[in-house]
This record gives sequence, structure tokens and C-alpha cells, in this order.
Amino acid sequence: MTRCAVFGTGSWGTAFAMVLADAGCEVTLWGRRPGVVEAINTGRTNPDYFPGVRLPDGVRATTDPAEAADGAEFTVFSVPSQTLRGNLSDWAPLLADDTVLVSLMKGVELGTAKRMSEVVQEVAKAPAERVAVLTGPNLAKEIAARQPAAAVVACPDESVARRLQTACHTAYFRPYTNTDVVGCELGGAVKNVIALAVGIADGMGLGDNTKASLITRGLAETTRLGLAMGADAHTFAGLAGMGDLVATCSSPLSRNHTFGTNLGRGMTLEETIAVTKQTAEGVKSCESVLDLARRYDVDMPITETVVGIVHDGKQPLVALKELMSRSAKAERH
Ligand SMILES: NC(=O)c1ccc[n+]([C@@H]2O[C@H](COP(=O)([O-])OP(=O)(O)OC[C@H]3O[C@@H](n4cnc5c(N)ncnc54)[C@H](O)[C@@H]3O)[C@@H](O)[C@H]2O)c1
Ligand SMILES: O=P(O)(O)OC[C@H](O)CO
Repeated sequence: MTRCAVFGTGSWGTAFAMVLADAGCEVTLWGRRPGVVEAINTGRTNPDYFPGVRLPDGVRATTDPAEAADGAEFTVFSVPSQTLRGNLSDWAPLLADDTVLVSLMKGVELGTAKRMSEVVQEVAKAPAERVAVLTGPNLAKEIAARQPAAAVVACPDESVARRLQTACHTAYFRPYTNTDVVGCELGGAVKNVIALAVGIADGMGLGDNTKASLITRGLAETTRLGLAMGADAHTFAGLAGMGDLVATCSSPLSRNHTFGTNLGRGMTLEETIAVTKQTAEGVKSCESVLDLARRYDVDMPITETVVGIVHDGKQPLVALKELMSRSAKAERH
């Protein structure tokens, strides 16, 4: 039986552990909080994230990272993007040389502007061919309810992507393979920033034309950045790009969307952070995405607007007027 370790007992770590177990894997979840680990092992549920959802028998949990990592063919990371480097520094010595390292995270590291697979490679000293990412329109609550969804597993070594595809393929979860890791990761990280923008617009009471325009132009700026970084344009028309934008920008389940809505309704940043119980990656990653845009000399006006509202205290109405008064352009430039 395929053994998997999943580091992180939050929303997505727990839901993806269920997917792996439903696909026939034996999964050990690592969690830092003993109460959650105990509830998983004895109550067969994660009460903090999915109360009432019974976890498959193939999932157990531990607070011991060595126990989680032991014998894992796939080692999956699902902690906040900004803590990964610190967490992985502790775990790296425990990981087998041949385990496939899988990132579920949709963020870009502040300061270094590195994608999560780059952080994993660097800290675990693993070659790119042993590092994979999983992304796409996968709101954890819907996956935990076993509603049908598709995803992308990306790795430069397609045979590794295929192995991971097999390990997480169930009747309700359909993973596709891709070798464009850069495009897949950027799609996942930038859609969180665009979801903040759409949420802000929703909170301001704006309608579907505004939403569709932000999604479409958001995809245009994501694609521009991706092409500058060597990604394949097709990736952005797929599940990691358009697919995840549609899910995240339209769902009230999205933490990024909800965060933006609260800001658009007039909450301050501090008030919004205080009511946000889970990880809204775009709040920090909007700054690192803008950092990437500047490094690659790419124009990303929506991302810039989000940074202005979230971090520079710009009023949404003022920011929106500035965005709309930019010079007229050709749709493709
Ligand atoms: N929730 C979703 O629907 C979903 C879907 C796809 C991808 N993702 C991505 O998965 C990643 C994880 O998100 P999530 O939804 O599971 O977040 P979450 O907030 O639900 O869970 C995060 C987990 O990390 C733990 N954690 C927090 N700080 C930590 C630290 N300093 N050290 C170690 N552990 C720490 C928390 O206790 C929690 O168990 C994010 O990058 C997110 O973008 C989430
Ligand atoms: O809740 P969000 O905003 O982190 O989005 C969750 C997933 O990334 C959707 O695919």
C-alpha cells in the first residue's frame, strides 16, 4: 500500500489526506496541536475544520514529524506559505532521499519572491524532478464533502506526476498531469490576489460585470508574469489558471474572497484579520507577487491595486478610480 505523509492538519491538509486515503493510500497527518491529533485518532474527525465529517480509516495523525515521515512515498506540505521554510528546516533531516515532495500551497515567499516548490527544493536539498505541486479549483470544504472536482499535479518529471496522479485519483477527485510547474504555481498564487480584488468589489456592492472584468484582466496579468518567467500560456487557460480563478472568485467559501469582501464593506485591515480564522494567502503574497512583477518588469495593475488597499491603507473607492483611469490599451499588449 502507498504510504503518504501530510504535514498540516488545517483545511486543505485534512481534506487532501481524505482524498489520498479514499484513493487507497495509508496516510499519516502531522499536526502541531495535540488536541486536533487526538480528535483525529480517537474521534475520527477534525472538529476545528470539518466538524461532523468522518475521516476514512486510512488516515491517522501524530505530532511527531519523524513518525509522519517514516516510509512515505509521497510527503505532502500544507502549512501557510510564509511558515514553510521554517517548518521544513526542522523536517528536512527526517525525509527519505527518494520520497516525492508535494506542495499544496498557493503562495509566494515574502522577501525572496520564491515559489513554494523552489523553497522545498532549496530547504530539502531535493532536485526539481522530485518536487511536485498540486493545484486547481479545490475548495477544501467541497472536497471533504466528496463533491466532484478536477486538479492539476505538476512536476518536471512527468512519470513522477503520473505516480502522484494515481495516488490521489478517486471517483470524485480527478487530477490531470502537467510539466509546467512555474505556470501551475503562479496560477494558484495570483488567483488569491485577484480573489481579494473581486471580494473588495463585491463588498463595495459592485456587480457581475466588474467581477468578470477583474477575473479576465487578472488572468491577463497572471499570464504576462508567467510568460516572463518561462511558463506555458496554455496552463493559464486550464484548471490552475482560469479554473481556480472561477472557483475562488465566485465562492463564499474562499478565505481570500471573504477577506476582500470584508475590506470592501469598510472593515479595517486589523478588523478583517481579526475575523479571519484560516490562511488567506493573498494577503501576504500580493506583496511578493508584486515583487516578482517588478523583478520581471511586468505590469500587474490589479495586483498593485490590491497591495495599495491591503497594505498601504488606500481607500477602495480611490484605488478603483485609479485603476479605471489608466491609459487605454489594446487587449493584447
Ligand atoms: N483551504 C482550501 O480550500 C485550500 C485549497 C487549495 C489550496 N490551499 C492552500 O493550502 C495551504 C494551506 O491552507 P489551509 O487551507 O490548509 O490553511 P489552514 O489555515 O486551514 O491550515 C493551516 C495549517 O497550518 C498550521 N500552521 C499555522 N501556522 C503554522 C506554523 N507556524 N507552523 C506549522 N503549522 C502552522 C495550522 O495550525 C493549520 O493546521 C495554503 O497555501 C492554501 O492556499 C487551500
Ligand atoms: O479559500 P482560499 O481563498 O484559500 O481558496 C481555496 C482554494 O485555493 C480554491 O482552489
